[in-house]
Amino acid sequence: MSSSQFRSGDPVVRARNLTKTYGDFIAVDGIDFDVAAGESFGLLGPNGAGKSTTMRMIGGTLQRSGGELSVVGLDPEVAGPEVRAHLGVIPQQDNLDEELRVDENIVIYGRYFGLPYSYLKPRANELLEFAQLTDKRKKKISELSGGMKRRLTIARALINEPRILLLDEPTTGLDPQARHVLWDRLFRLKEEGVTLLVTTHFMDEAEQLCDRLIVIDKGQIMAEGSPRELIRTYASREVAEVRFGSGRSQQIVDQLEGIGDRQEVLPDRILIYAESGDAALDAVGARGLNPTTSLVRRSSLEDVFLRLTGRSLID
Ligand SMILES: Nc1ncnc2c1ncn2[C@@H]1O[C@H](COP(=O)(O)OP(=O)(O)OP(=O)(O)O)[C@@H](O)[C@H]1O
Repeated sequence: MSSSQFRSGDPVVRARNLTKTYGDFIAVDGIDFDVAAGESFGLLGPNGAGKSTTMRMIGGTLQRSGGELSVVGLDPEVAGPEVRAHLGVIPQQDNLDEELRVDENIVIYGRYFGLPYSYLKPRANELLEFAQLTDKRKKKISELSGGMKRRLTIARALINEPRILLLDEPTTGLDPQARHVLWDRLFRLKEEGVTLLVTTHFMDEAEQLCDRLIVIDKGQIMAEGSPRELIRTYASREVAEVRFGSGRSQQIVDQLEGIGDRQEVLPDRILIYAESGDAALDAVGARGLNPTTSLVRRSSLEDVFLRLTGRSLID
């Protein structure tokens, strides 16, 4: 299919039985998904789940071993340059040119796309403004914080006005404030109609950023839906977390039986899933049990992942 046959409303990314093997090892195990134009789509899974591998196949920098993949109606392996013209790629590690100043990083990158200086100079200024780096324009890369480097990497990837951004673990290594600034910039792009594909192992990032996501583990899709749908399907509304210190025993686990909808016994605490966490704690107290610590919180995508795999997202 050529891009001229690509119709709006068609998925901008379409994967069918997408597979990547390294020798006998299956990194991506026959996954299917569609990403709609303007959507913010997430790949949520722990380290090694196959997220980056999937992104690199979409970006056309890694050959697939099997299945079908189309990006804006084109096969990235057949029409690499045409596909890449639609994409802004933000890799897991910033790969800024340390030899160049902040503004030069954007302009020189634009030259790779054959864009003229008359376009690049004003566009670089716009992008520096967008990335809140105008006052850092003449700084060396080594003088930027981690959050600033990430914003510059994103600004640089926007030079050719891509309609799709591939973001691999965009906020790993950033402090909470820097993450929020970055999320804010990504929301703005989404408002402008840019399609976002985001890999993350942070459940709060997936909840904040993604309209829809796939939960991946060991190269396979475990579940698909909006964060709210997934939480509704796989967890109850609230969770009571109780800790019993070093004295916890099977006897305590047995005594808790039947409280809430479901329970997860973790090495350091017991999670009680219930419509009301406070009511669950009352029930614990009514059975004569006194946890060392307890808290009630809303269920999250971390709970969804735990339910689906029996493991935590972050090991
Ligand atoms: N070139 C390679 N040769 C062999 N195995 C590889 C290669 N690249 C990746 N893998 C393996 O494929 C699996 C998926 O890796 P991938 O980088 O896609 O995971 P991920 O979900 O992105 O996790 P992370 O966030 O840690 O990068 C891992 O087990 C990884 O060790």
